[in-house]
Amino acid sequence: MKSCGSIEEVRANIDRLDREIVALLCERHLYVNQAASFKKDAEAVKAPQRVEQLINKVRTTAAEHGGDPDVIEQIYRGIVSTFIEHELRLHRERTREQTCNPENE
Ligand SMILES: C=C(O[C@@H]1C=C(C(=O)O)C=C[C@H]1O)C(=O)O
Repeated sequence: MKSCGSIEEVRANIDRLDREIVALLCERHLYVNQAASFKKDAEAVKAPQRVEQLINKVRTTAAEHGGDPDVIEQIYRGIVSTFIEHELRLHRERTREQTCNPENE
């Protein structure tokens, strides 16, 4: 990280990083969607053990980068709970499609 001489320079760097972060979040979302197709029920989607494992990993990664593990944990809890909410909605829609489709009878 370089030291900036103006707010414009700071914002240009934040904007540059946001483009990378959003691209990575979009790629992450595609994998989360794939995970959903391997899950049978809402409990599997919530996967609390996996979430805690993942939080521990990102806390360690934050510390390795000289970051604040508490801040990164808070950000990640938001990301993961948003994805879980989205996945649960997809799961409910899929279950509804299966139970309402006469071809499944
Ligand atoms: C990707 C998995 O589960 C998903 C992981 C999520 C995440 O990391 O954002 C969100 C929803 C979970 O259902 C998994 O169990 O490996």
